[in-house]
Amino acid sequence: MLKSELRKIYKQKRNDLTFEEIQKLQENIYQQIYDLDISQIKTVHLFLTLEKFKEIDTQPIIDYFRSQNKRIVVSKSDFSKNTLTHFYLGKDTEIALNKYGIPEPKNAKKALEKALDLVFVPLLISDEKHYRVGYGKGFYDRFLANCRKDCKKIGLNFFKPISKISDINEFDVALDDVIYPSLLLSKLSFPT
Ligand SMILES: Nc1nc2c(c(=O)[nH]1)N(C=O)[C@@H](CNc1ccc(C(=O)N[C@@H](CCC(=O)O)C(=O)O)cc1)CN2
Ligand SMILES: Nc1ncnc2c1ncn2[C@@H]1O[C@H](COP(=O)(O)OP(=O)(O)OP(=O)(O)O)[C@@H](O)[C@H]1O
Repeated sequence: MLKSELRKIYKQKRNDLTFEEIQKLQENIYQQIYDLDISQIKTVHLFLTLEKFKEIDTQPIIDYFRSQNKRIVVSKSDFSKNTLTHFYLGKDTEIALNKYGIPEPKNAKKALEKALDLVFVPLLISDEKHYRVGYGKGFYDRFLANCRKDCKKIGLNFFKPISKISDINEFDVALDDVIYPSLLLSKLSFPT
């Protein structure tokens, strides 16, 4: 299927998730992250949750990496060039929402892409080769192209990868892996 079709379908699928479903799916994803071997990781990049699109809450992941004494990097978006600039997230870094509702750091120290050992990547859907579809502005393709070759790029998603995204182009960067819940929504049972 085409990126444009997939974008529409998976925006809708995510929007249809209930709060309780998201809680369960998130817990499963967090557990998989806590099981990663991060002994070689010093600096990790995370996206800050865009709540209006029901993205995974990355705060528990940030807290976890901080508790493991890792340096956290987050970005600011430039929507005129569709590029990201990066900043160390300190304990005292102030966060404010930009006009698209994306939380962004204020008054923080700049970070270089080459300093990143691990990047968690937001996405709508991925395929079996770990290519991804995002919101369609190419922010992450531009960003990931500047990361080191040995920087691990891991996608996070509530949905299982599809077999193939048909219109992959030369700018698309394949991820190293995608973490998605290892449980089926239909098998979820909720306490009454
Ligand atoms: N948390 C988070 N941060 C991120 C991303 C992401 O996927 N998640 N992005 C990943 O690349 C970039 C932001 N990409 C975005 C692209 C479009 C819209 C958005 O609000 N689109 C409107 C239409 C806006 C317009 O085109 O004028 C919409 O879809 O309704 C938001 C973020 C960089 N930061
Ligand atoms: N490194 C780059 N240089 C120039 N153009 C690029 C680059 N990377 C991506 N693009 C262009 O950006 C546009 C959006 O790309 P694409 O549809 O793959 O976005 P996406 O991965 O879904 O979105 P995002 O990365 O913002 O979540 C495409 O027209 C693509 O050709």
